[in-house]
Amino acid sequence: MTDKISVALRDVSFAYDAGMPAMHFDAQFRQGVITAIMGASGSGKSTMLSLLAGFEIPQKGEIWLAGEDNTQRAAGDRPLSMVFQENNLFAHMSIFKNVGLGISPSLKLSADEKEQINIALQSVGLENYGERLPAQLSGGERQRVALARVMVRHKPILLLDEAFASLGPGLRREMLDLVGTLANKNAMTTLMVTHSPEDALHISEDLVFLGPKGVVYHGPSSELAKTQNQNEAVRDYLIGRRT
Ligand SMILES: Nc1ncnc2c1ncn2[C@@H]1O[C@H](COP(=O)(O)OP(=O)(O)OP(=O)(O)O)[C@@H](O)[C@H]1O
Repeated sequence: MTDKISVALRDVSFAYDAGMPAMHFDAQFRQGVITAIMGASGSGKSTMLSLLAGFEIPQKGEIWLAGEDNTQRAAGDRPLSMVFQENNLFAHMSIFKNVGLGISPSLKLSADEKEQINIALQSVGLENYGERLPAQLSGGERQRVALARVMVRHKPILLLDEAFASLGPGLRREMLDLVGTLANKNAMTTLMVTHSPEDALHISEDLVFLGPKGVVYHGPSSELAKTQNQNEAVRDYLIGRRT
Protein backbone atom coordinates (compact mmCIF):
# COMPACT_ATOMS: atom_id res chain seq x y z
CA MET A 1 0.00 0.00 0.00
CA THR A 2 1.10 3.56 -0.69
CA ASP A 3 1.38 6.26 1.92
CA LYS A 4 -0.50 8.63 -0.34
CA ILE A 5 -3.15 10.52 1.60
CA SER A 6 -6.74 10.22 0.40
CA VAL A 7 -8.76 11.65 3.28
CA ALA A 8 -7.78 14.39 5.71
CA LEU A 9 -9.30 16.51 8.43
CA ARG A 10 -6.92 19.44 8.75
CA ASP A 11 -7.05 21.24 12.09
CA VAL A 12 -10.84 20.89 12.18
CA SER A 13 -12.90 22.38 15.01
CA PHE A 14 -16.57 21.64 15.35
CA ALA A 15 -19.32 22.12 17.94
CA TYR A 16 -22.97 21.18 17.43
CA ASP A 17 -24.07 24.25 19.43
CA ALA A 18 -22.33 27.56 19.99
CA GLY A 19 -22.32 27.04 23.76
CA MET A 20 -20.71 23.60 23.61
CA PRO A 21 -16.94 22.99 23.75
CA ALA A 22 -15.58 22.31 20.26
CA MET A 23 -14.28 18.91 19.17
CA HIS A 24 -10.94 18.88 17.36
CA PHE A 25 -9.90 16.55 14.57
CA ASP A 26 -6.57 16.43 12.82
CA ALA A 27 -5.98 13.19 10.94
CA GLN A 28 -4.85 11.87 7.58
CA PHE A 29 -5.89 8.54 6.10
CA ARG A 30 -3.82 6.50 3.66
CA GLN A 31 -5.21 5.80 0.24
CA GLY A 32 -6.60 2.30 -0.29
CA VAL A 33 -6.16 1.38 3.37
CA ILE A 34 -8.90 0.26 5.79
CA THR A 35 -8.72 2.30 8.99
CA ALA A 36 -10.75 1.49 12.11
CA ILE A 37 -12.01 4.49 14.11
CA MET A 38 -12.40 3.66 17.78
CA GLY A 39 -12.77 5.51 21.05
CA ALA A 40 -15.07 5.85 24.04
CA SER A 41 -18.74 6.57 23.54
CA GLY A 42 -19.20 10.28 22.85
CA SER A 43 -15.59 10.83 21.77
CA GLY A 44 -16.76 12.02 18.33
CA LYS A 45 -16.38 9.04 15.98
CA SER A 46 -19.73 9.55 14.23
CA THR A 47 -19.17 13.30 14.21
CA MET A 48 -15.87 12.77 12.39
CA LEU A 49 -17.64 10.75 9.69
CA SER A 50 -20.45 13.34 9.48
CA LEU A 51 -17.86 16.06 8.86
CA LEU A 52 -16.24 13.99 6.12
CA ALA A 53 -19.62 13.18 4.55
CA GLY A 54 -20.71 16.82 4.61
CA PHE A 55 -23.66 16.36 6.99
CA GLU A 56 -21.90 18.81 9.29
CA ILE A 57 -19.61 21.71 8.35
CA PRO A 58 -16.56 22.58 10.48
CA GLN A 59 -16.40 25.98 12.15
CA LYS A 60 -12.67 25.92 11.45
CA GLY A 61 -10.27 23.80 9.37
CA GLU A 62 -10.51 21.85 6.13
CA ILE A 63 -11.87 18.54 4.86
CA TRP A 64 -9.83 17.00 2.03
CA LEU A 65 -11.13 14.06 -0.01
CA ALA A 66 -9.42 12.34 -2.94
CA GLY A 67 -6.89 15.16 -3.28
CA GLU A 68 -9.38 18.06 -3.21
CA ASP A 69 -10.63 20.54 -0.65
CA ASN A 70 -14.24 19.45 0.01
CA THR A 71 -14.90 21.67 3.03
CA GLN A 72 -17.70 23.62 1.33
CA ARG A 73 -18.88 20.91 -1.07
CA ALA A 74 -22.47 19.63 -0.65
CA ALA A 75 -22.83 16.15 0.86
CA GLY A 76 -24.28 14.65 -2.33
CA ASP A 77 -21.33 15.82 -4.41
CA ARG A 78 -18.59 14.32 -2.24
CA PRO A 79 -16.60 11.37 -3.64
CA LEU A 80 -17.72 8.84 -1.06
CA SER A 81 -20.29 6.25 -0.06
CA MET A 82 -21.52 5.74 3.48
CA VAL A 83 -23.22 2.83 5.25
CA PHE A 84 -24.93 3.22 8.62
CA GLN A 85 -26.05 0.65 11.18
CA GLU A 86 -29.60 0.77 9.80
CA ASN A 87 -31.99 2.80 7.68
CA ASN A 88 -29.74 2.68 4.63
CA LEU A 89 -32.67 1.74 2.37
CA PHE A 90 -35.91 3.38 1.29
CA ALA A 91 -38.69 1.21 2.71
CA HIS A 92 -41.16 1.74 -0.15
CA MET A 93 -38.71 0.92 -2.95
CA SER A 94 -37.65 -2.47 -4.27
CA ILE A 95 -34.16 -3.78 -3.59
CA PHE A 96 -33.29 -3.26 -7.27
CA LYS A 97 -34.35 0.39 -7.10
CA ASN A 98 -32.55 0.93 -3.81
CA VAL A 99 -29.31 -0.14 -5.47
CA GLY A 100 -30.18 1.86 -8.59
CA LEU A 101 -30.41 5.03 -6.51
CA GLY A 102 -26.66 4.75 -6.06
CA ILE A 103 -26.28 5.38 -9.78
CA SER A 104 -29.13 7.77 -10.52
CA PRO A 105 -31.38 9.58 -8.01
CA SER A 106 -34.08 9.79 -10.72
CA LEU A 107 -33.72 6.05 -11.44
CA LYS A 108 -33.33 6.70 -15.15
CA LEU A 109 -31.13 3.72 -15.82
CA SER A 110 -29.56 2.53 -19.04
CA ALA A 111 -29.47 -1.16 -19.95
CA ASP A 112 -25.80 -1.19 -18.99
CA GLU A 113 -26.56 0.34 -15.59
CA LYS A 114 -29.33 -2.20 -14.97
CA GLU A 115 -26.82 -4.91 -15.74
CA GLN A 116 -24.37 -3.36 -13.24
CA ILE A 117 -27.09 -3.50 -10.56
CA ASN A 118 -27.77 -7.17 -11.28
CA ILE A 119 -24.05 -7.94 -11.10
CA ALA A 120 -23.74 -6.10 -7.77
CA LEU A 121 -26.75 -7.97 -6.33
CA GLN A 122 -25.24 -11.21 -7.56
CA SER A 123 -21.90 -10.50 -5.92
CA VAL A 124 -23.56 -10.00 -2.53
CA GLY A 125 -25.61 -13.20 -3.03
CA LEU A 126 -28.96 -11.49 -3.56
CA GLU A 127 -29.54 -12.03 -7.26
CA ASN A 128 -33.12 -13.22 -6.75
CA TYR A 129 -34.13 -10.50 -4.31
CA GLY A 130 -34.41 -7.51 -6.65
CA GLU A 131 -38.20 -7.25 -6.55
CA ARG A 132 -38.53 -7.52 -2.78
CA LEU A 133 -39.00 -4.62 -0.37
CA PRO A 134 -36.42 -4.01 2.40
CA ALA A 135 -38.89 -5.22 5.08
CA GLN A 136 -38.90 -8.64 3.36
CA LEU A 137 -35.15 -9.07 4.01
CA SER A 138 -33.19 -9.92 7.15
CA GLY A 139 -30.97 -7.29 8.77
CA GLY A 140 -27.85 -8.88 7.28
CA GLU A 141 -29.41 -9.02 3.83
CA ARG A 142 -30.34 -5.34 4.03
CA GLN A 143 -26.70 -4.48 4.80
CA ARG A 144 -25.68 -6.53 1.77
CA VAL A 145 -27.99 -4.39 -0.34
CA ALA A 146 -26.30 -1.29 1.07
CA LEU A 147 -22.93 -2.77 0.01
CA ALA A 148 -24.29 -3.56 -3.46
CA ARG A 149 -25.18 0.14 -3.73
CA VAL A 150 -21.64 1.07 -2.68
CA MET A 151 -20.36 -1.16 -5.52
CA VAL A 152 -22.37 0.54 -8.27
CA ARG A 153 -21.38 4.03 -7.10
CA HIS A 154 -17.67 3.51 -7.79
CA LYS A 155 -16.59 6.15 -5.26
CA PRO A 156 -13.00 6.11 -4.01
CA ILE A 157 -13.92 6.49 -0.31
CA LEU A 158 -16.14 4.34 1.93
CA LEU A 159 -17.37 5.37 5.38
CA LEU A 160 -18.91 2.72 7.65
CA ASP A 161 -20.59 3.88 10.86
CA GLU A 162 -21.02 0.77 13.02
CA ALA A 163 -22.54 -0.75 9.88
CA PHE A 164 -22.60 -4.32 11.19
CA ALA A 165 -22.96 -3.74 14.92
CA SER A 166 -26.45 -5.22 15.10
CA LEU A 167 -25.47 -8.49 13.40
CA GLY A 168 -24.31 -11.69 15.10
CA PRO A 169 -20.58 -12.56 15.17
CA GLY A 170 -20.65 -15.02 12.21
CA LEU A 171 -22.59 -12.72 9.93
CA ARG A 172 -20.51 -9.73 11.01
CA ARG A 173 -17.35 -11.53 10.02
CA GLU A 174 -18.89 -12.42 6.66
CA MET A 175 -19.86 -8.79 6.04
CA LEU A 176 -16.40 -7.57 7.04
CA ASP A 177 -14.85 -10.01 4.57
CA LEU A 178 -17.16 -8.66 1.90
CA VAL A 179 -16.07 -5.10 2.71
CA GLY A 180 -12.43 -6.17 2.65
CA THR A 181 -12.83 -7.73 -0.78
CA LEU A 182 -14.74 -4.72 -2.12
CA ALA A 183 -12.27 -2.22 -0.69
CA ASN A 184 -9.22 -4.12 -1.96
CA LYS A 185 -10.63 -4.74 -5.41
CA ASN A 186 -11.48 -1.08 -5.91
CA ALA A 187 -8.61 0.37 -3.82
CA MET A 188 -11.17 2.22 -1.70
CA THR A 189 -9.98 4.23 1.27
CA THR A 190 -12.22 2.85 4.01
CA LEU A 191 -12.93 4.36 7.43
CA MET A 192 -14.84 2.08 9.74
CA VAL A 193 -16.26 3.22 13.08
CA THR A 194 -16.49 0.24 15.40
CA HIS A 195 -16.63 -0.67 19.08
CA SER A 196 -15.29 -4.14 18.37
CA PRO A 197 -11.52 -4.71 18.70
CA GLU A 198 -12.03 -8.10 17.01
CA ASP A 199 -13.60 -6.47 13.96
CA ALA A 200 -10.86 -3.85 13.81
CA LEU A 201 -8.13 -6.49 14.04
CA HIS A 202 -9.85 -8.67 11.47
CA ILE A 203 -10.12 -6.11 8.72
CA SER A 204 -8.18 -2.89 9.35
CA GLU A 205 -4.54 -2.11 8.80
CA ASP A 206 -4.59 1.24 10.61
CA LEU A 207 -6.31 2.41 13.78
CA VAL A 208 -7.34 5.93 14.76
CA PHE A 209 -8.27 6.13 18.42
CA LEU A 210 -10.15 9.19 19.69
CA GLY A 211 -9.89 10.59 23.20
CA PRO A 212 -11.82 13.51 24.67
CA LYS A 213 -9.57 16.02 22.89
CA GLY A 214 -9.16 14.35 19.54
CA VAL A 215 -6.85 11.69 18.11
CA VAL A 216 -4.70 10.03 20.78
CA TYR A 217 -3.38 7.14 18.70
CA HIS A 218 -2.88 6.70 14.97
CA GLY A 219 -0.86 3.73 13.82
CA PRO A 220 -1.08 0.02 13.11
CA SER A 221 -4.24 -1.72 14.34
CA SER A 222 -2.02 -4.37 15.91
CA GLU A 223 -1.80 -1.93 18.84
CA LEU A 224 -5.12 -3.47 19.94
CA ALA A 225 -3.44 -6.86 20.41
CA LYS A 226 -0.28 -5.65 22.14
CA THR A 227 0.51 -7.14 25.51
CA GLN A 228 3.27 -4.66 26.40
CA ASN A 229 3.72 -0.91 26.05
CA GLN A 230 0.21 -0.51 24.73
CA ASN A 231 -1.06 3.02 24.19
CA GLU A 232 -2.62 4.10 27.49
CA ALA A 233 -5.97 5.25 26.06
CA VAL A 234 -6.30 2.07 24.00
CA ARG A 235 -5.46 -0.06 27.02
CA ASP A 236 -7.94 1.77 29.26
CA TYR A 237 -10.65 1.32 26.64
CA LEU A 238 -9.95 -2.38 26.29
CA ILE A 239 -10.10 -3.01 30.00
CA GLY A 240 -13.40 -1.16 30.15
CA ARG A 241 -12.24 1.99 31.89
CA ARG A 242 -13.96 4.64 29.79
CA THR A 243 -11.58 7.58 29.47
N1 LIG B 1 -26.94 16.13 16.63
C1 LIG B 1 -26.28 16.42 17.76
N2 LIG B 1 -26.56 17.56 18.44
C2 LIG B 1 -25.89 17.88 19.57
N3 LIG B 1 -24.90 17.13 20.10
C3 LIG B 1 -24.59 15.99 19.47
C4 LIG B 1 -25.26 15.57 18.27
N4 LIG B 1 -24.72 14.40 17.86
C5 LIG B 1 -23.77 14.08 18.76
N5 LIG B 1 -23.68 15.03 19.72
C6 LIG B 1 -22.73 15.06 20.84
O1 LIG B 1 -21.43 15.12 20.29
C7 LIG B 1 -20.52 14.28 21.00
C8 LIG B 1 -19.90 13.25 20.05
O2 LIG B 1 -20.92 12.40 19.59
P1 LIG B 1 -20.66 11.23 18.55
O3 LIG B 1 -21.98 10.63 18.22
O4 LIG B 1 -19.84 11.75 17.45
O5 LIG B 1 -19.78 10.22 19.42
P2 LIG B 1 -19.36 8.71 19.14
O6 LIG B 1 -17.93 8.61 19.51
O7 LIG B 1 -19.75 8.32 17.76
O8 LIG B 1 -20.26 7.96 20.20
P3 LIG B 1 -20.90 6.47 20.24
O9 LIG B 1 -19.74 5.51 20.31
O10 LIG B 1 -21.70 6.47 21.50
O11 LIG B 1 -21.75 6.30 19.00
C9 LIG B 1 -21.33 13.66 22.13
O12 LIG B 1 -21.10 14.43 23.30
C10 LIG B 1 -22.75 13.78 21.67
O13 LIG B 1 -23.63 13.91 22.75
